[in-house]
Amino acid sequence: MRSPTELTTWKKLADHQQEMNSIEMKSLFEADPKRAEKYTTHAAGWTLDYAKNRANEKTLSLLTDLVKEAGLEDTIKGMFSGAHINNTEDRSVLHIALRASQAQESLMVDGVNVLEEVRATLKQMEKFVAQLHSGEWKGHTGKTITDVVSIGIGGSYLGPKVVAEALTPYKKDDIKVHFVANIDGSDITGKLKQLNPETTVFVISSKTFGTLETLSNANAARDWFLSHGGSEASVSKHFAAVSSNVKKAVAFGMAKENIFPMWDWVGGRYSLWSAIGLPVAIAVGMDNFYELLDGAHQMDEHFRTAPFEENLPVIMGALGVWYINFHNAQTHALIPYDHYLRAMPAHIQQLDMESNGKANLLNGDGVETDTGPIIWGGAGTNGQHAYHQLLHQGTRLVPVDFIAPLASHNPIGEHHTQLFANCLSQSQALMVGKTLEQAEQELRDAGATTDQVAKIAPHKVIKGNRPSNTLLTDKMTPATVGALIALYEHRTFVQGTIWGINSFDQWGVELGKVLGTDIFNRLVSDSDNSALDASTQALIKAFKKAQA
Ligand SMILES: O=P(O)(O)OC[C@H]1O[C@](O)(CO)[C@@H](O)[C@@H]1O
Repeated sequence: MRSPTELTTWKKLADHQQEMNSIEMKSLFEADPKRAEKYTTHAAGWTLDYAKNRANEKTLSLLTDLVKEAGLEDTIKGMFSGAHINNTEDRSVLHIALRASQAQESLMVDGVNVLEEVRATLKQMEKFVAQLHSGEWKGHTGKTITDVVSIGIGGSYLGPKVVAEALTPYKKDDIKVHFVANIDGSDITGKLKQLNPETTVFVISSKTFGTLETLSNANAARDWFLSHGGSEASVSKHFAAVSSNVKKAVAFGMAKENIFPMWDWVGGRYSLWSAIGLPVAIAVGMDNFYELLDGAHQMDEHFRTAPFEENLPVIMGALGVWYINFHNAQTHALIPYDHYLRAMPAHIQQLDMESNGKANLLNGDGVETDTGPIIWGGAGTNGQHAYHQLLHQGTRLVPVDFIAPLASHNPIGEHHTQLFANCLSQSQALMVGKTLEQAEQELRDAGATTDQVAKIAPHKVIKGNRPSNTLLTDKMTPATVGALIALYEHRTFVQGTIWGINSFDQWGVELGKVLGTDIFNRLVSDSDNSALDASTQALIKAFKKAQA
C-alpha cells in the first residue's frame, strides 16, 4: 500500500502550494468575474459554492488528479458492489444499500440480495410505527403509547437523535421520542422522571447488544418498569430492540417480532438509515423516513456517477485534504445556520473522527501524513458571539462549511433574512478581511485621535483569505437532510481513500473499554493497585475515599 506522499500528484500539490501562498482569494475573484459560477455545483437538492477557497483552476485540476491517482474510482466501485473494503474486519460497507432498496431491485453480496433484507426490515418498521401511532399497540394496562425512549450510544444514538431534531417540523404530536445514551445515571434518571411506565416503550439500539452504557441503561429502564407496576411477562409490550444479536435481546425479554435486524455490513456511525433509525421513523412517520432515505440515495447516485469535477463529496473531500496536508489545518468547522440542524456538527464529528482518526495505511504501515482533522462547530449565529473571533483573527487556519436553507420553517418577522445575512457576512468577512489602511480610516471616520488610531488600528486588522464552502438548499426537508448527511459520509470516504486508510473500523476505542472494565473492578474491590501508574492509583483512592 502506498503512502499518500508517494503519489506523483502529492508532490505537485506541495509545489503548487508555494505558488498559491502569494495569491489572495480576493484577487482570484477580481481576475475572474465568472469564478462564483464556475465554482458552484449542485446535487440532490443542495448547491455547493466553493469559490471562497484558496484554489484556482490548477489547484482543482491537481486535486482531481490526486483523487484519481489515489484510486477513488475503484474504491467507489468497491463500496457500491459490496466488496470487503473494511479490510481489517473483512466486511462490506453498505450503508448505501440501506437507501437503495426503493430504487433498485437487487444488490448481491456474498450470494445474498441484501436489498431484500433491507426491504423486509423496512416493512417490519412500518408495521411497528403504524401500530404505535394508530393506538393499536397497547401497554400492559391497556393504555396507548405516548412516549418512546431510544437507548443506545455512539452510532446507535447520535445520528438518529440529530436527524430527529433536524426534522422537528415534521414530528408527529401523539408520541414523544426521547434519547438516552450516557452511563451517567443523571441521563436516564432525568428522562424516567417525565414518563409513565404504562404508556412508554423503550427501543434498545445496540448492534452488538454488548455495549456497557446501553445495557446498563436498558437494565435501569427494565428495573424502573418492573418496580412501577410492570411484570416480567409484560416486558415484551414495553421493550423492543434493534440488534444483530437476537439471542441476547430475547434473553432480555424482547419478543422476537420486536427485534429489528442489523447487519455486519453497516458500521455504527453509518447506521441511522437502518432500523437504528427507528426512533426517527416513530418521531416523523414512515413516509418521512422513506424521504430521508431517498434524499440520501440521490446523493449516493450523484457520488457514484458524477464526474469528479462536479462531484460534491469529491470536491469537499479533496479541498479538505488540501488544507489539512498542504496548509497544516488541524481542524474543520461546520456551522449550520438552521436552528434544527444545530447538533449536526456533533454527528459529523463522530462520523468523521471515528472513521478517519487513523494512523495506519490499509496494509498496517504507519501513515506519514496527517489524517482526519478535528471536526467541530455549532449553530450560527450563536457561534459568532463566541468562537468566530478565533476564526477571523486567531493564528490557526480553520476551513469552514456554512450550511443554510433559503427558506425557514418559522418565517417570523425579518428573522430568516437576518440569519441568512449573517451566514453570508461571515464567509465574506473570512475571505476579504480588513486591511490596516481600512482599520485606520474607520477609526479616523469615528473621530479617533492620531494616537488612538495608531494604538487601536493593528488590533482591528483581519487578515482574511480564510477559506469556506457554502452549502445551500431550498428548505430543510427529510430528503435534503438525508442528502446532506450522505454528502458528509462520502466526503469522509473520499479523504480516507486519498490517505489510504480504512475509514470503516474503529480499533482505537477498544483499549479504553478494556481498561474501563479493569478500573471498574478495582473501584469495587480491594485489589492491589501498586502496579498501576501513580496518577491512576491516586485517582482510584480519591473515588474510594468519597464512597466510604
Ligand atoms: O451499537 P453498539 O454495538 O451498542 O455500539 C455502539 C457504538 O460503539 C462503537 O463500537 C464504539 O465504541 C461504535 O462504533 C458504535 O456505534
